[in-house]
Amino acid sequence: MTSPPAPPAVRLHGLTHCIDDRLLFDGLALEVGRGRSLAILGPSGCGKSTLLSVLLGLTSPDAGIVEIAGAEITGMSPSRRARHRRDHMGMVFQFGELLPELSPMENVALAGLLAGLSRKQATERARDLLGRLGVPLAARTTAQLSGGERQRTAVARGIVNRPAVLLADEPTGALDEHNRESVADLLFSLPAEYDCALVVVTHDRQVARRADRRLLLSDGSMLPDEPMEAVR
Ligand SMILES: Nc1ncnc2c1ncn2[C@@H]1O[C@H](COP(=O)(O)OP(=O)(O)OP(=O)(O)O)[C@@H](O)[C@H]1O
Repeated sequence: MTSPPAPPAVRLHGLTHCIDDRLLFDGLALEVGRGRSLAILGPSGCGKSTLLSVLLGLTSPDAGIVEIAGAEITGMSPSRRARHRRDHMGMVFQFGELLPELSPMENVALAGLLAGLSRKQATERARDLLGRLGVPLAARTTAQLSGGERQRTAVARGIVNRPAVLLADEPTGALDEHNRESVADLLFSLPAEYDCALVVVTHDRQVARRADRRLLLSDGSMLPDEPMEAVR
């Protein structure tokens, strides 16, 4: 007997949302499977960050279905949604959003502890991830790290709980060119290595080109982005 196919890590259907009478999403539909990556591009103000907020369950859409790891989050109570987010999702922000007075180890391990890992498990995972991502373990605070190292720490924190879905909002926007390339390479290697779905919002087509799929959000709709050749 064959088992039923796993549900997509992310599924949107009929997603509709207005802000101040402006239609940001006009019936969006989308699926992203585990092990796959998606880049979302679009002009400033088109709703990219709002879309991530909807996926995280922090913004409730006016209409439509949002499923994360096979469960519809739109109908969940706020506490259940928060637990589902913690158990199945990771997030990387543009400026890392780390706790600057904690060490990289503490920043990553804390995310594991909050999700229910034991102190030993959280510490081991944090040490292993940071070592693999090239972050100096001896740093006493994240203020001592370079911008690239800080963003790698943020990536480690995003995956420490082995999420089904990793979201990233302009994850390379604050980095110089060298770090932009290496953090982008790292991010887009994660779906294959950790079997998660990766959704990256970015203005940067050099970053987006690494994704399995690129969509352009504009005027409430999402369409395939132009091929790279056409935008040079
Ligand atoms: N909480 C809010 N209250 C009122 N308006 C909001 C709120 N959040 C977002 N908006 C508006 O919704 C629109 C979409 O914002 P959003 O941040 O999602 O766009 P974006 O595509 O991520 O933009 P950028 O690329 O500049 O970061 C913008 O016009 C913004 O001003």
